[in-house]
Amino acid sequence: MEKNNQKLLQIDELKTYFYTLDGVVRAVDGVSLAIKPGETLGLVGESGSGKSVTAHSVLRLLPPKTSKIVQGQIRFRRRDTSAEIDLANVDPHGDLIRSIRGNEIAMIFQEPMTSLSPVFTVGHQIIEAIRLHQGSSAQEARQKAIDMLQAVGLGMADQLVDEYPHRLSGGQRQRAMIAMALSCRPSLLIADEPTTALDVTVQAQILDLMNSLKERFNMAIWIITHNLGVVAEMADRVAVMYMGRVVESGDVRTIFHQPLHPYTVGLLQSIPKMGAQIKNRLAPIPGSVPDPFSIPAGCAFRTRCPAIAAHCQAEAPMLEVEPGHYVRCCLYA
Ligand SMILES: Nc1ncnc2c1ncn2[C@@H]1O[C@H](COP(=O)(O)OP(=O)(O)OP(=O)(O)O)[C@@H](O)[C@H]1O
Repeated sequence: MEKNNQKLLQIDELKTYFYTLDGVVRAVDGVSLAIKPGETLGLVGESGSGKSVTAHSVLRLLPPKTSKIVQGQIRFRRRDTSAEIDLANVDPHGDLIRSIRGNEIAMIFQEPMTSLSPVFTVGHQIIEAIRLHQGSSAQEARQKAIDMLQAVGLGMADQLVDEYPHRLSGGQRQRAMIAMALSCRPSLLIADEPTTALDVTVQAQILDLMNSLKERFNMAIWIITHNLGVVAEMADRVAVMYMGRVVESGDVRTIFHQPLHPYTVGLLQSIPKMGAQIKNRLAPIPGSVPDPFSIPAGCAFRTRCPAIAAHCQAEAPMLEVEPGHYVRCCLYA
């Protein structure tokens, strides 16, 4: 993979496994990806491909007793000092990760109530985050919280600051969660299916909001989704994941217009197209995702691949087929 000191986050050959009663789940099995300051990376793939576990590995949010980062590096550049640290090697309960999580790297989720507590006002929660990480006085933190609620497009922010989350609509709650996430000015926002639960109009508003906040606060966004429409709307670069690995990555135009991996091609063919005949509209990828306890040897996609060949039984390396366009497929090896 490309090596460059200017990366904000660089994950190299990360392996994160779960140890269950039924066996080992190799949820993340050699993932490499990088995010530059200020860019948006879209990470796509079917359910169970390991997208969320990759993000949770970065923030060290995994269950300590049943999971382990068994290999790899997660290098992150600190906001104030530009020093690089390896998050794969920090104490998951220590002060260092706490000073990064929710501060330099913030995360938003599909369901806002994952981060908003129902028992405190919206303002109280944002103020606490600001005071914890920035050491502001109560008065300053309250004003910053109001400013942030305004910045995410919530009207009457000075009243809303004292409301409980259940008094807000779904779209307002999503905005409040974004306000909380951005209140400490993170250099990286991880958004895990941030709009999946919202109706299409609100979804578009939230994506627009994230795009404008990214410019305003000069942060990078890592958006995790199975919705390629969201990726087309948001991402500068795209990484496609299948069974715990990145199988293709490149800039968004290349991935949409010249996909190389048969899995990426299949994902793109499964998006409804405007104006296409109904009967030709959707071409779902045949077969189903393999059982996580029995991932095929060699290329994990070979059991579903239309281009299957004998040499797919061997593992394909990740190759840079043109500058910045990487693919892990025997067809190109
Ligand atoms: N706590 C856990 N214990 C055991 N296995 C887990 C745990 N969390 C996730 N997994 C497994 O890890 C694999 C990757 O899951 P992950 O949630 O990262 O997928 P995903 O690509 O984010 O999917 P989705 O889009 O559905 O969220 C799956 O096989 C999942 O069952």
